Amino acid sequence: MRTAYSVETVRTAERELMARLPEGALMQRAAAGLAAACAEVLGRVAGRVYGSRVVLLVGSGDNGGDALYAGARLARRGAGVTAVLLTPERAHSGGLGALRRAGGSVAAAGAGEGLIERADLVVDGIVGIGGKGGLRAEAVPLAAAARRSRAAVVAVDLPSGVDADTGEVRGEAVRADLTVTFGTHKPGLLIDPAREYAGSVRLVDIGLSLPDDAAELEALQHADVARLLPVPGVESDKYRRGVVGVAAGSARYPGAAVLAVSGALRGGAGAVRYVGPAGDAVIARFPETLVSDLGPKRAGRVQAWVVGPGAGDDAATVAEVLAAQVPVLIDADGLRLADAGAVRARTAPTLMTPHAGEAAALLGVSREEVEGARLASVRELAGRYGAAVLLKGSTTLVAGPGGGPVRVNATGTSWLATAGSGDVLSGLVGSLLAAGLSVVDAGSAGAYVHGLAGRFAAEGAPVGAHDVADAVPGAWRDVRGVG
Ligand SMILES: NC(=O)C1=CN([C@@H]2O[C@H](COP(=O)(O)OP(=O)(O)OC[C@H]3O[C@@H](n4cnc5c(N)ncnc54)[C@H](OP(=O)(O)O)[C@@H]3O)[C@@H](O)[C@H]2O)[C@@H](O)CC1
Ligand SMILES: Nc1ncnc2c1ncn2[C@@H]1O[C@H](COP(=O)(O)OP(=O)(O)O)[C@@H](O)[C@H]1O
Ligand SMILES: [K+]
Repeated sequence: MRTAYSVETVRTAERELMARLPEGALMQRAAAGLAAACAEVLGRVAGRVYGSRVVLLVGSGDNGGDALYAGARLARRGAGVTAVLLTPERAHSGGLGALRRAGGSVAAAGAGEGLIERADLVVDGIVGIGGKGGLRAEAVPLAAAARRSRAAVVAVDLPSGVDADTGEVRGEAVRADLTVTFGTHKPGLLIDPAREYAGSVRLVDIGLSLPDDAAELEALQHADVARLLPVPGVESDKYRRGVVGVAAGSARYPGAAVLAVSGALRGGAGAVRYVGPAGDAVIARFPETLVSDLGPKRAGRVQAWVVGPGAGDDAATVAEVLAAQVPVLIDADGLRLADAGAVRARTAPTLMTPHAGEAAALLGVSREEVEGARLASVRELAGRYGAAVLLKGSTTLVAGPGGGPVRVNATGTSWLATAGSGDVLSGLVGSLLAAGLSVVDAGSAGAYVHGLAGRFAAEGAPVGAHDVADAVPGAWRDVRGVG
């Protein structure tokens, strides 16, 4: 499991560790890791460290100190290192001394942009976890020059200008190719839009110990998902594996039913029961489906329901499903049709799976506001509805009903932005619920497998949602390390 911690928790752990270490030891650990990463990058972009051109962008805090000490290490290896100081009178004095002693130099005011244009590597030490708001005016032209330049950009701890705790980007921020972060991931490195500014992320261990129960974010990895995915045992039968009910589709959108069932059949439940007006289309494509036209209440036993994909205006079916005493996943039209009071009153678990537009409608804000503040939005929705919420998109977030760490998934690909791929996800996750996973586990493991299936299906080319469903077994095998 990869975890991310808030700035406040990092600061507390940092204080405890610093009290036990000689002064400056933590910064030296950070700088050593940073310099090693920079040397690797220089090896790729300039062929070697010796003789390469490195520009340090140095702010007034310890983030700039890290950059200066790392610059000193690179200068000792023969790189030409120049520091551009944003507030010269407040630059880290120890770091500045080390850089000078190693043969590095400080640029004259105003020379920064020209230096960046000719650099092989720009090290962004403008601001780290002490930052508030977007970049300040004096740093904006430097960030813009770094973006224009052919130089590689390595961010120190965080790309300057992004919010460490939320992943929000207000105003300008540095765009990095690589971010070298210290002690732990910060939430902003894992959530868009900030994640996109970070490039690839390397974690440097500086000895911080962080409490397991205080993580803000958790990102499942292959091994975590492998442990969660249900696997039938010798004693299993289709009912013990769980039956998932899918109440989806309408005369206008029969395809949504077919796609939700396609996901459900690949999600680990032993059987899929379908109720709704698209039974013929479902059976034609998936003859193994148990089709009923009696409505959810009389369709037979299920261990979890999926309701809403392509449901049109069928509010009665949504209400009937919400009255069931089993886990319910509400997606698409179901989110609009569900009575908020009925959702809150449920005693069995509920998982809502909006995309940003649907989340915005539920919250009464714009889509852009949700996309800009994904973490706050998913938490707000989970709190309002007393339900788990899976917010879809480039980084999918899953918040539980009672707070706790939010799960983040980044296995997806933008090729998944294709009509119906969300229907496949709802069926897949519903099936995991029927197999007995909790709402947060089902949502996050389902998003992980679905994202991977999207990658496998697309391999760099456009795909339809049915291709994603077809790729789910391959993703599942990949996660379990079989086949
Ligand atoms: N945690 C750890 O374990 C370790 C942490 N380490 C390192 O320390 C870093 C944290 O250092 P930090 O606390 O000195 O804060 P930092 O990020 O340099 O920024 C503060 C300065 O920036 C300024 N400023 C603020 N907002 C701004 C903006 N939007 N745009 C521009 N400037 C802005 C602000 O100015 P002021 O508001 O005071 O005028 C203030 O002077 C951390 O990220 C990591 O790199 C490692 O060395 C070792 C282990
Ligand atoms: N840019 C993106 N990067 C990664 N995944 C994405 C991106 N855009 C959408 N997705 C994923 O594709 C799926 C789309 O779901 P949704 O918006 O509900 O589509 P539909 O309603 O057409 O089925 C979700 O799983 C979402 O997380
Ligand atoms: K930075």
